[in-house]
Amino acid sequence: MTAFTPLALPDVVLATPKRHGDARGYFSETYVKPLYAANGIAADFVQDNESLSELAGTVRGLHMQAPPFAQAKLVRVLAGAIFDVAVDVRKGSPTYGQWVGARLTAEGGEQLYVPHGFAHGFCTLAPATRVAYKVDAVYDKASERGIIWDDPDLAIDWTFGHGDRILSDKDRLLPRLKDFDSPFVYQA
Ligand SMILES: Cc1cn([C@H]2C[C@H](O)[C@@H](COP(=O)(O)OP(=O)(O)O[C@H]3O[C@@H](C)C(=O)[C@@H](O)[C@H]3O)O2)c(=O)[nH]c1=O
Repeated sequence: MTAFTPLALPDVVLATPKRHGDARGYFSETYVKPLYAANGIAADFVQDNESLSELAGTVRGLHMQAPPFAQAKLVRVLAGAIFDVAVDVRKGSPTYGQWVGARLTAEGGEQLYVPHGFAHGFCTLAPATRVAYKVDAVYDKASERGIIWDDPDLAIDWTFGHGDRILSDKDRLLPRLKDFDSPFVYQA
């Protein structure tokens, strides 16, 4: 059975599927719609994504898509490890601007659920890290939004040393939260 752990920000969930080990290796159910829906992960996933980051210390994020292409994400690691982060960017939310992070590893099979209204990003903790995630809306370039990964107002503890990070040119130019007009509004 998968273990579901609510994290410090409401609606962000850590899921850890059981692995049935035997002499060959293991078998694991990595997503079961009714089970996940009953445990706070009720998204209707429509696209699967995968990325490879060659170097440890690669940061991707903080990303989101604006409505009507807002994406909830279920993130896991196929090789290597990441520190995965979700930031609440829902205007009027009691936890607006707060972040939560979890270490996701290929070894442990942990998954992070990032709901609508949260920016998402990760830092790789090992070389050749492959990340896979399900999303509940298709990619729409015009809807892409982002916040700079090292915004001092967010003060995310990325956990991976203090050296230089590898980022895309696009991600280097993202705005700070204070200059970001969030397309999301909190609904209690
Ligand atoms: C996200 C995405 C990108 N692309 C293309 C656009 C571009 O040419 C290339 C690389 O895109 P990016 O630089 O945006 O890739 P990346 O920086 O890995 O973007 C991802 O970051 C993580 C943190 C997320 O949360 C994802 O939703 C996504 O935003 O892939 C697609 O074709 N479909 C997609 O769904």
